[in-house]
Amino acid sequence: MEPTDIKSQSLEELKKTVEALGEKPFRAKQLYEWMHVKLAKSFEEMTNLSMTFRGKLKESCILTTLTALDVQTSKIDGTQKYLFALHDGNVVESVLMRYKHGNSVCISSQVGCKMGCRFCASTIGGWTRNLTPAEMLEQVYRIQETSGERVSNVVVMGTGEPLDNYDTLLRFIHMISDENGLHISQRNITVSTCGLVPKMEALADEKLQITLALSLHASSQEKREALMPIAKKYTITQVLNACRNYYEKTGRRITFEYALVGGENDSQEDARRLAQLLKGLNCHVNLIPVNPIKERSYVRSDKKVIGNFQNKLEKYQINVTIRREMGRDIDGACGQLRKSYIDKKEDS
Ligand SMILES: C[S@@+](CC[C@H](N)C(=O)[O-])C[C@H]1O[C@@H](n2cnc3c(N)ncnc32)[C@H](O)[C@@H]1O
Ligand code: SF4
Repeated sequence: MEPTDIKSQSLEELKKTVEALGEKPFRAKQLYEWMHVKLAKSFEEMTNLSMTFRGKLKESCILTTLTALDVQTSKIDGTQKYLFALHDGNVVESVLMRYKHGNSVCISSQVGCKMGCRFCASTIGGWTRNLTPAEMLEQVYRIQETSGERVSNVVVMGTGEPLDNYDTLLRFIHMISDENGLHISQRNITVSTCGLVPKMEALADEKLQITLALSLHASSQEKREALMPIAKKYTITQVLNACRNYYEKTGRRITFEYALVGGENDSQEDARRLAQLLKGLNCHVNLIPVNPIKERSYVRSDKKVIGNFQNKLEKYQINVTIRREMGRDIDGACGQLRKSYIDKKEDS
């Protein structure tokens, strides 16, 4: 029989597991607290549980724990990039960003990605597998434990398309915001998607208080298709309608991510078209100077072009900021730390 992945279980499910092992249901609360508040890495640490119970847990359950293989710390702003090993030899990366308002952790949702966006390092080796809820939680837990600092915000913006791992994502959101766990407010959780329309609609019906970020990156259907293959499946009109629907159902302002790629999507005409597209939508635009990756020839827009793009949007009363670059000295684009680890492994 497959061992039970208890760190992915809700408290209610854990009660049933505990009962099936012949223990009183209240033990589930203690076990849950060890895993999700005290962030225990082994059953041995759980000293208020009997040795017999711990023995039974060890025999029939797994306690998913990620191990940091590498941690890089920025000398500029203290940002840390973590490379974590999973139990099957795969690796994922996560980032800790320190802001005045608190610590934010960016986590991965999949090993690799199927979506094939042209500028993204995460998709170059394709998709390997989905992460489990425990593996998503553990990225936050280990970073909180290693840094010794409370994590107040979570962004699901690392490797992978979170809405392509939908049930796991939902479970993750419920568990990380659970008052019996780390209790991170849903308002402090952001999920970024390339635009899987049916899943965006399903998410709107969940009526969560999280922020939805849409990776838009283009101001026309044609340009979006050139950068993001998913745009062929769901058009820019469909994606924007799904955003409107999300706002109407949840009251949560949408964030649009727009990676500025020199000469591709950064003209004044692009900015004007983008403003037209977003007219009337309660939203915020995050301009991200693209992080060049060696496999592609895309380059970053000039500083001046970026400034002009921002000004144009502001002229149309669009809320816009240029994303502050965190950890510039510790390697660029998301997915690159994992990629360089895999490349090195293949070479050796
Ligand atoms: C890595 S994705 C993960 C979440 C989700 N799959 C998505 O596309 O929104 C997070 C964000 O990083 C952006 N991104 C990916 N590669 C980038 C690069 N080389 N430079 C700047 N932004 C990049 C994506 O477009 C997306 O907005
Ligand atoms: S940008 Fe997001 S959806 Fe696109 S390939 Fe990268 S991780 Fe996947």
